[in-house]
Parts: sequence; structure tokens; C-alpha cells
Amino acid sequence: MQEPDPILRPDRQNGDADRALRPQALDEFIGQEEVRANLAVFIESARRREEAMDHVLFHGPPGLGKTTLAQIMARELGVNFKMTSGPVLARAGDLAAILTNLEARDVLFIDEIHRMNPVVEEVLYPALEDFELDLVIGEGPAARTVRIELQPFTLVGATTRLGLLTTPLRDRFGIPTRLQFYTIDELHEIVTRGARLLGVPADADGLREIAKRARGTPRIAGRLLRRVVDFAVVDGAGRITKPIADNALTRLGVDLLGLDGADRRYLSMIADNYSGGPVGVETLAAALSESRDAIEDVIEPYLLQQGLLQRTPRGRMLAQKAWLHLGLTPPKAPDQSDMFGK
Ligand SMILES: Nc1ncnc2c1ncn2[C@@H]1O[C@H](COP(=O)(O)OP(=O)(O)OP(=O)(O)O)[C@@H](O)[C@H]1O
Ligand SMILES: [Mg+2]
Repeated sequence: MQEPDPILRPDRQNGDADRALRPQALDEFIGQEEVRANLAVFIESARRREEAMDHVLFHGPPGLGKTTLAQIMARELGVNFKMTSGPVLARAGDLAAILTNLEARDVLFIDEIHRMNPVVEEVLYPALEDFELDLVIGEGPAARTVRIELQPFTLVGATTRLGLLTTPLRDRFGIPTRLQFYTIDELHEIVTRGARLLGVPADADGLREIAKRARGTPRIAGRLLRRVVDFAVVDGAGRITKPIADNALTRLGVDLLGLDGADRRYLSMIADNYSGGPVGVETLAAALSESRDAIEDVIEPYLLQQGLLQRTPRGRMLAQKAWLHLGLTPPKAPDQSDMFGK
């Protein structure tokens, strides 16, 4: 089967297409109810007190709305939105330049914050706590430290890997926030809104089919919607119906659970080569020629959430549901209780 990854994986390409469907206000943001309700309170409070809102950390799998929520926060707070990312901030000076240019109460968004250089991270600590910057000027014996006062600001950090954040950095976020996969109902609402914004007529059951197969992820829902629209235009008089959606998604390699080629390759590898596991993630990464990061950030979270995969101290194991989904018979495990224990 053709690899559908570029379209289906929540990577950062296709930025313009993403933007068109991106909600602009908290009211337009669908799902993540608890997160939204809490943010609404914190934003309103910061506005009334005319203070910078406390620092926020969004963590969760790609494409669930971290960047979107950060932008919405800035808009609702009525402040500027500045955006950068961990890997881009190579030197302490890069961060210092950004921080000294912030206006009072601005939102600074640092994407992939777990990939920040430790030297840069050290500069961030006093900036977050006291809105101060300690800069070393010059080198050798002539070097001296100068302290620079910063405007109070709000840092919004985003990461797909909470575990890779250092403890001191984690502790400086007053509002740590985990984003969850979306329910089918929420994704149904999201694609319904998307179809309306794209001006495409659609049947509810056609949109539901997209929602069901969007891997719990709004970004994937948006991409699938666009591809289904293509099939609707070419094969189906421009209307999204259930048969059109079903046919389009199947042709894109998205199965009934929303798994794509990479997901199935991962599950099949464990089934075929490791008798269902347990197998270590490094071994799997090598066997699949995927990076460990891609496996842990992108592939596994959804499979775990769907109950297709289990993580045990001895490695990854297929769950019963995965064997059935692959159309295979699970081997008889001699010692199930141990293998399925925590
Ligand atoms: N709650 C939502 N309602 C509607 N659309 C959404 C929602 N959340 C995200 N989206 C859509 O999904 C796309 C991806 O969201 P976003 O870029 O915010 O994800 P992310 O969590 O920052 O991903 P990454 O980890 O890859 O940076 C957005 O362009 C937007 O169109
Ligand atoms: Mg993002």
C-alpha cells in the first residue's frame, strides 16, 4: 500500500491550509472542555487584574491544538503573540533578544520546548520567575554579568514529551495543561465546522465517517476533510456523502479505526516478528527504520489510547484488540497474568 504519511501525519507542513480552519477564539474552539473552561477563568482574571497571565505549559500528542490555544490566549488577553521554538534558540543571546523586545503582558510561545539548549534554558529561569535576565558580557577575566529588567510576560510552552522537560523548567509553569485525544462527537463538530468554512455541502453521516477515522486529532480531521472534498468534487458531484467519504478514506489508506500505514506497519511488526511482544522500543525503532521519537510521540499514544497496545516493564505488547484488528489469531500466552500486569 502507498505510504500516506505526508498527508495524514500531523506534521508542520501545509501551514496555510491549517490556518484557514484554525479557530480564532476560545468560543470557537471545540473539545478540551475542562482546559477551555479553566483557561477562560485565568484569562479573565489576568485581564481584570491587568497583569501578565501565569506561564502555561501545553503537553500532548501532535495536532491536538497546542499552538492554536496559545494564539487564542494572546488574542483573548489582547496582547502580542511572539512565536519561536526550542531548537531554533541556539544561543543564550537569541532568547535574550526576544525577551528584551517583549511588551508588557505579551505571550511568548516556545514550541518543542523540550528541545531547548540547556544554556538557553538557564537564561529562561530568572526570566520566568522574576522577569529578569542575567547576561554575561565579554569573555575571560573581563567578563561581567549585567542584570536586565524585563516586562512581565506570559510564556506558553508546548511539548509532545513532558518527560523530556527538566524538573526546574517544568516547575516554573503555573498552569501545566494536558491535551487529550478528541472524541468522535467533538471531531464530528470540528469537521462540520470545517466543511461549512470550506463551503462544501455534506451529509452528517459522511462527516461522521471522517470524524471516526481522524485518529482523535483535529489536524488529521482537517486534512482528511480536504482530501474527501477532492474525491467528492471529482467523483461525487461535490457533496460529501458516506460512500464518498468511506471510499476516499480507504483509498488514502486510513482503516476503520483511523489507523494509517505506519500504525499498521508498527502493529504488524510486533505481531509477525516478535509474536506480539513484549519488545523494546529501540528494537522496534530499528526494525521499522523509524526514529524512537516518532514512535513514542506520534504512533504509540493513539494505539495506547485505543487499547491496541500495552506498555509493560519488559516492552510493548499487542492487546487482544490489535490481533483482531489485524485479522490474526493471538498466540496462547502461557502466563497471561504476568504479561498483562502493570
Ligand atoms: N479544538 C479545535 N477545533 C477545531 N480545529 C482545531 C482544534 N484544535 C486544533 N484544530 C485544528 O488542528 C490544526 C492543528 O492544531 P495545532 O497546530 O494547534 O496543533 P499542535 O498541538 O500545536 O500540534 P504540534 O504538536 O504538531 O505543534 C489547527 O490548524 C486547527 O485547524
Ligand atoms: Mg504546534
